[in-house]
Amino acid sequence: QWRGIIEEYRDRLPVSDSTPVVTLREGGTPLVPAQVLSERTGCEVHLKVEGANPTGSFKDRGMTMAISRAKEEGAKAVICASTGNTSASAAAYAVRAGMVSAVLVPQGKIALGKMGQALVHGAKILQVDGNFDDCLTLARALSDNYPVALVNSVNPVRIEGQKTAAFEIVDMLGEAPDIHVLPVGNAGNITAYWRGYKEYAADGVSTRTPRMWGFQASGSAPIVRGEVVKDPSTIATAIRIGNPASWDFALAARDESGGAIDEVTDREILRAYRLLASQEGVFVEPASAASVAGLLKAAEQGKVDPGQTIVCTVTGNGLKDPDWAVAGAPQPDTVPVDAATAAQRLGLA
Ligand SMILES: Cc1ncc(COP(=O)(O)O)c(/C=C/C(=O)C(=O)O)c1O
Repeated sequence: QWRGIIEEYRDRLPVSDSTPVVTLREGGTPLVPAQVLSERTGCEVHLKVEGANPTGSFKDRGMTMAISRAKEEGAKAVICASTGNTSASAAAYAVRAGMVSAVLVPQGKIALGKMGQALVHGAKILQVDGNFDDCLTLARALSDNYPVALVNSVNPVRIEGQKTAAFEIVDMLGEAPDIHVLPVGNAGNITAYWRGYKEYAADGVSTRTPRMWGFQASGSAPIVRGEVVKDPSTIATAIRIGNPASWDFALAARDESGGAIDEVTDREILRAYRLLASQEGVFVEPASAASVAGLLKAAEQGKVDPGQTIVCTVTGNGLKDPDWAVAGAPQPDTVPVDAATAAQRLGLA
């Protein structure tokens, strides 16, 4: 039985025997061979399906760490700014810890599933008249001046928890991949993966580290532009972030790994989103598809040499944002309770 990432990687995490372990048995997520992407690229492509975590995104890896440590430090309340998945995760783990959670979300820019999660777990939700970056500024001000622990990825224990995804990939493949691809928003996750891969290589568990390829949405690509994006805009609301908190760490991951941080358009994201669901059988939320969109773009640019091992992290479950699944599909048929009619409509007759 998978015990959750703190117990599974205890000796590589900042916990002690006196740290209470607040867990929903996160981690241990599927590494799914991507048949269509492997054929298209001539590589061995795997998908790290983080939507299989307890609250449906990779955020649970960091949240089990942040909430456990907050409980150890006697916190009674936690706060976070979020585009949705961090708040969903914080709300669920706060319930496990018997804590109150407060979440600040950008008004009108949070996917329905994520809002539902925060509400049903009983979080106090404030919609902020601003974007995610404004929410983070406000959350930091509140945690600096009031007795509430900040659990955003500016909290280093979040990064520590999230690095375990890299450990799982090496443990499962027996080696680090040649390339690791993932979406980049606040840039905590690219920072975490790079830290995990470096740690395993330093300890000889793997013989190499991958090149880190991060992808931002074109309308929200501050790291690609080299400047803050004041009004980020993308349908991938999870990565609609104009001033990443871990900007410098993301640059370090890119440069130290010999990787790249590039952009993909909303159109490219939706194309990858639909390919994943209709050809690989993996349903992810739009922002998660930015990694696969980036891999396809790099392959079209001739940047992908065949024969490599490539892992794409798909960060969140498609159920978080079902509107996009419905938007792209034809209206479903309605038939009478009559087999002949149904067979004819299904093209069986
Ligand atoms: C599905 C999904 N995919 C990718 C990202 C980007 O990861 P980072 O680059 O580590 O920020 C997020 C981030 C979400 C939040 O930042 C939040 O929930 O506040 C996400 O939910």
